[in-house]
Amino acid sequence: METFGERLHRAVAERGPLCVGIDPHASLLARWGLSDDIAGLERFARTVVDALADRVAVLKPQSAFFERFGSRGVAVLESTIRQSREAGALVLLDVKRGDIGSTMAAYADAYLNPASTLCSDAITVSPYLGVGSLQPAFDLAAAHGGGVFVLALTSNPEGPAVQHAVAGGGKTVAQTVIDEISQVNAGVKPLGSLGLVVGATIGDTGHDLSKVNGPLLAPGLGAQGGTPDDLRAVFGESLHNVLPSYSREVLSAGPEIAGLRAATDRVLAGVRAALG
Ligand SMILES: O=c1ccn([C@@H]2O[C@H](COP(=O)(O)O)[C@@H](O)[C@H]2O)c(=O)[nH]1
Repeated sequence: METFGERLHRAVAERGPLCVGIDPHASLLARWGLSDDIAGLERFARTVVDALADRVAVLKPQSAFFERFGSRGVAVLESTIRQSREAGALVLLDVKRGDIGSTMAAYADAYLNPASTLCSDAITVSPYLGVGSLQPAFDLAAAHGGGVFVLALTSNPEGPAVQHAVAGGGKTVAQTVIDEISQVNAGVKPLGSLGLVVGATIGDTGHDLSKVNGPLLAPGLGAQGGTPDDLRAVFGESLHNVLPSYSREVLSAGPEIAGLRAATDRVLAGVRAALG
């Protein structure tokens, strides 16, 4: 069985280093001339999948915008995940779960067990109950060739108050998370299956990402103000493992498929130039 790290490495080699988020904000539904209801949600998500799932390496549905519509929204999320994967994109479900281990095991079952209708190639998780509490997700991901992206240095301005705090041992909370994930990925080729989320907006924080040996998801580009030129300051020598992620910057170019594709080509060219 191919690991997530292997599958991602191949997808990026074939399609380029880009993740596009599927974030059906109410404002985007309005901008696309769609109603803020289940029909609008379904149309929006289907259009993005039709436009991009056969060409971008990773699609990242943001679960919140689907959950907003209750069980019918979750049904649309299920079909979005399935259609995206069928068309060849890897699906990173941005769901940011995190809980005590026994509950985490149930979340892992929901999102990383192939028997689940929400099963994705990878998910985002929050480490604030301790990285060890995420072990059930790491285990299930490893068993089925899935991936897990752990929040480390998030793109929002509120993040540093928690993430830069110095923990026991004199390291920051973020560096503790980074180091624990680095240990699991150590020596794996071509890339470990545990990733980190590190915002493109954070600048040079002095955190050491050099030993992560896993994918570094970089949200915060475009609508949050981050640019490809910011990536070098944030990631330094780890640029080769960065997976830049755009949502609104691309989505606001819809609803025409040609517009979405042109915006994707534009941001991909920009990040390719920056990543070298
Ligand atoms: O640190 C983080 C972690 C996750 N996100 C998510 O990424 C997208 C960003 O959307 P844009 O429209 O490109 O700003 C969104 O789903 C966030 O929840 C993040 O922004 N920062």
